[in-house]
Amino acid sequence: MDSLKGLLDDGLTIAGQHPIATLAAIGLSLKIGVDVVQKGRRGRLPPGPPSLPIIGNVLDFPTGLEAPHWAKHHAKYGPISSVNALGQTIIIVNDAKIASELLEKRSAVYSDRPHFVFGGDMCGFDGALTLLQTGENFKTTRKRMHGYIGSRAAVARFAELEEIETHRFLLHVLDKPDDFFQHIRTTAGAIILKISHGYVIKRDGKDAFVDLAHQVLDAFSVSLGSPWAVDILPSLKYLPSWLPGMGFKKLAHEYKKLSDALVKRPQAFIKHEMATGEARESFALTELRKGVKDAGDEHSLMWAASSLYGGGADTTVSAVSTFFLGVLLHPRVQKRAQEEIDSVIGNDRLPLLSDRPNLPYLEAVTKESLRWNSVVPMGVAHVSSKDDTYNGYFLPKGSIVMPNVWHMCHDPTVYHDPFEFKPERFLGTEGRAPEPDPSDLAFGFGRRICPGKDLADPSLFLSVAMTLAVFNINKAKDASGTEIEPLYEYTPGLISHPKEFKCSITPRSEKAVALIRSVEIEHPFEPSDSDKLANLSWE
Ligand code: HEM
Repeated sequence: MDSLKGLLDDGLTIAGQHPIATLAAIGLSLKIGVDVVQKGRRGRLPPGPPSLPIIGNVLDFPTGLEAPHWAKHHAKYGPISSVNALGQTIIIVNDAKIASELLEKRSAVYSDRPHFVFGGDMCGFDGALTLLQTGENFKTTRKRMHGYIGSRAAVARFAELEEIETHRFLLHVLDKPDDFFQHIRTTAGAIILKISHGYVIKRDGKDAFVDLAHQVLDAFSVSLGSPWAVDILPSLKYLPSWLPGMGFKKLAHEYKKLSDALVKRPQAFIKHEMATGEARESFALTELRKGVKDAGDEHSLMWAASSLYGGGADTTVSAVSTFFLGVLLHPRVQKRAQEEIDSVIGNDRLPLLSDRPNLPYLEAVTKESLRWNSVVPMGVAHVSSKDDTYNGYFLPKGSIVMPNVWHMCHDPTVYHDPFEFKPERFLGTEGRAPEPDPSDLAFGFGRRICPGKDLADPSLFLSVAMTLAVFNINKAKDASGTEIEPLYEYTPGLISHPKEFKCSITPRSEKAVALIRSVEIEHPFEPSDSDKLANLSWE
């Protein structure tokens, strides 16, 4: 693992740009030595590779894709294994049943998160729900989100917003097909910012909040993607900045400005909108109207709203991109899906969410897009808050538990031909029973399960159904007319994306073009809120 090696080599600053998802999200809150010393006394840890004194298994960590690396433990050590990094026990779970036993059935024990000195305390990301440790703030934040987006009934009121924004996505693709990755991101941003803060993004040129969120996600990934020396020796943060090796303090200062902006700029926006009577319905507005106890409570609430944006901005984007790659590489899937649309919906209108029960093959394509590549391949690390035992193994308090969702979704004993994009697997054909719904794994587990699940799932379905209703997706051709073979490669890190690939996206017919363009008349773009931000003071 590059950055931990870097840590050992050069001490104080580890510009760990390499987002090691294994530690990522996860991030290690390292405690030197303790578990290694105590393991013998307290019981047998799950099996794993032999470890070196002090550094443990640091040298066994992957430098590339994390999930396939940890999946090898399944064959070598069984479905639950363990490693340690500088004394921190890390449990790797390569089996869906065990993940459910520990992270769901025993979620009272396995729902905490690691503590990050650099990314959390110093850079200010400790307010993000993904990093919140269990306690009152965590409970209140989850409860607030649950009330607003935590069930199918609650999110039903966003169906129209998701349908309109996905229709607008088609328009963007029609006008600039080569920029489809960008359009996927814009669409996710438009939906989530409207829901979280009632904010309308700018379509022509850069939007201030979308841009800010990208900068923040980068900073988040650098500050949490790999451990920093100060995570191991927290007292380093008290040394004066002028000492050599204190560069991390300057970086933390810059990132703190970004994390502040992520929370305070939208807060200033919504306060302004409330004062002028223009505030749109949103999560932040609804919760502010219910009343906050004090400034601290308001700050937590604004973090909750920004966590929605942070959690929703990149994840759905990955799943929709995987769908494009899946059908590009499997033309027969595209053909069969289009036949279903043509026979059930016809070509006078676009499929809507209400059509979902009548479109079983498209439903299966949606599931397969979540399974074929896992958006969050190693899940987000859970931390245990008590000593525990499982199947004769001792799992010490403070263990980091990493569910290898990617492996569970490619387990050949559960999913036949797991590397094929085969939606039929969910329909129970060829004499087989339908295979399990991957959303039970893809959105995480127990008390930490993704709070945006019920928003993301219909969004993905609409992207699948509306895109295939009006477009053909084919391999792009180079200047000599030869087809360009798309890459089937994914990025490492907490959130895994297909590496950008080219494809040719063309409307299926003139009628399809008219259908796409109808959104310009039926739902013309609203004026953006972006320009209002320039005059708002927030610092
Ligand atoms: C395809 C889309 C998505 C996938 C695959 C996904 C997956 C996940 C996963 C695996 C986790 C970690 C769960 C755990 O720790 O066990 C998570 C957490 C989270 N997700 Fe999502 N997510 C998606 C979309 C969204 C959306 C649209 C939102 C916002 C509306 C969102 C907001 C969050 C937040 C705030 C957390 C942190 C929860 C906590 O730590 O308690 N996600 N997501």
